[in-house]
Amino acid sequence: MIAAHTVAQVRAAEGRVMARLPAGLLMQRAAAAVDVESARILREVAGGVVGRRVVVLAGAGDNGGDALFAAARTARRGADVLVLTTSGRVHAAGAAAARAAGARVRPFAPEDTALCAEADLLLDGIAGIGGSGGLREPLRPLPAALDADGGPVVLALDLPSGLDADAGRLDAAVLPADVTLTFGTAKPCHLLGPAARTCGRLVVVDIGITGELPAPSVRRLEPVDAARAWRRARPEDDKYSRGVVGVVAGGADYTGAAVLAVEGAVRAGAGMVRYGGPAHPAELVRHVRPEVVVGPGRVQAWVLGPGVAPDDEEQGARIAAALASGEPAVVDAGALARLPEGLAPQHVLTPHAGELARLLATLGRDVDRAAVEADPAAHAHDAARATGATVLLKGTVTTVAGPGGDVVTAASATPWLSTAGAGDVLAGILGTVLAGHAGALAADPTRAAELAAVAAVVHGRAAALAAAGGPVAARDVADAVPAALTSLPGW
Ligand SMILES: NC(=O)C1=CN([C@@H]2O[C@H](COP(=O)(O)OP(=O)(O)OC[C@H]3O[C@@H](n4cnc5c(N)ncnc54)[C@H](OP(=O)(O)O)[C@@H]3O)[C@@H](O)[C@H]2O)[C@H](O)CC1
Ligand SMILES: [K+]
Repeated sequence: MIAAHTVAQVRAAEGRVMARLPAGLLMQRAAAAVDVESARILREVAGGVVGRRVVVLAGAGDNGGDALFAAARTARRGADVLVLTTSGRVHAAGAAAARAAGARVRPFAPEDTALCAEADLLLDGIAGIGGSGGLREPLRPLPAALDADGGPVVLALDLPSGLDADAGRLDAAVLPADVTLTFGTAKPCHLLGPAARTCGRLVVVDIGITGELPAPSVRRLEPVDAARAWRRARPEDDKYSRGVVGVVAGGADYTGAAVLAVEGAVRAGAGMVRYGGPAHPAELVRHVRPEVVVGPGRVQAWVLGPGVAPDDEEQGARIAAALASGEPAVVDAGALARLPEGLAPQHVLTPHAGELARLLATLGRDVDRAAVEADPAAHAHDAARATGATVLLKGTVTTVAGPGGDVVTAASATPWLSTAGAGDVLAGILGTVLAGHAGALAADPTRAAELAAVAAVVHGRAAALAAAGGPVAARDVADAVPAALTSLPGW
């Protein structure tokens, strides 16, 4: 798991640690890590450090201070270091150290854009957690100038300048990084879409504040976490203790969604799957999966809504009864259009951006799909708070928001996964995960957020296996779930 903390959480932790340590020590730890990574990158892309061209952009605050002390260390290794200050204000001790080590230090001028583009390595120390409002002039044209092939490796200090550390929004000019070294803990911008896309490879540097940090605001679940959380079959298990998943999906018009949701649940290892729906597609489901039981009975978690038409009263009644039972449920597609009052965290809504925009509109918000895509976490959160349910928003980064404020993300393994039916398979996998953890969810329904992200990680991994770098069909994703599970590190 990668944990991210807000600026306020970081500053509070940093304050407590700094009070016990000599002044400037945390900055030296940050600068040392930047120097080590810089040297590694220079060896990799330029074959060495001595004489290699390093341009350092140093802003007004301590992010600039980190950059200046790193510049001093890298200059002492023999690199050709030019520091361009991007504000009238500069960290005085850092600038003195850089000069003493042989780096040139002068203000950035618009024509320096070309020098930046020709460097082997560009350090971005313009702004960190104190930054706001995007890149300022005269730096705004810089990202476009660096975009060409053969430009420098961009190493962001703490975060790509221009991002708001606490948010996933990307609505202002940002200097995208190839590598981001972040200090103490990740920040929400590193994990939340679309901002996360500008961070490149993320490295969290331990500067000694971890012990003072509270529970993270945002977490990214990794494959190893999914392995740990997945409920394994035990020798004493029977099909009921493994978890029974009730699937209410499909209808006369959308038979495939029923099959795919059932496939997802079966392949993820449900003890038993019960299907609720009309005779057609029930026969089809039974034909594809003879192990499925058709008709009512006890279940531990529901999958509700894939392929259910808005005017399907028969399926609508099944969905309403399932939600009223209070059992954990995946609320997808057709079920999202008929949400009752009184949802709770064990109800996991699984919209894509367009569905979430429609849902928020019914709650009186003035949002469209583009607004949701521009800030997925904020909108998922808004919907979770307003409905009381957990919200899993599908996208390149899957964002899960609990009504209590926790956010868990899962990075998608392949963009090929945005294909028809893939969401039905995810709903089925998640149903099995919820059913397998029904006991834990009864004790603490807020666990649903993490479990939803577990399902997203496995779904993404199954897609990557099935696709093998190319296109993938939804049914193949379901078929690849067992292999995806056994391939998880730590399985
Ligand atoms: N957290 C830790 O434990 C440690 C953090 N370190 C580093 O310190 C920065 C945070 O430093 P801080 O001085 O608080 O803030 P910044 O450097 O991020 O920003 C300072 C000033 O920069 C100006 N600013 C704001 N936004 C922008 C922008 N978009 N473009 C350019 N400049 C911007 C603003 O000043 P103005 O007077 O110009 O308005 C800010 O006040 C943290 O990120 C780490 O890198 C420590 O070194 C290690 C411990
Ligand atoms: K930065």
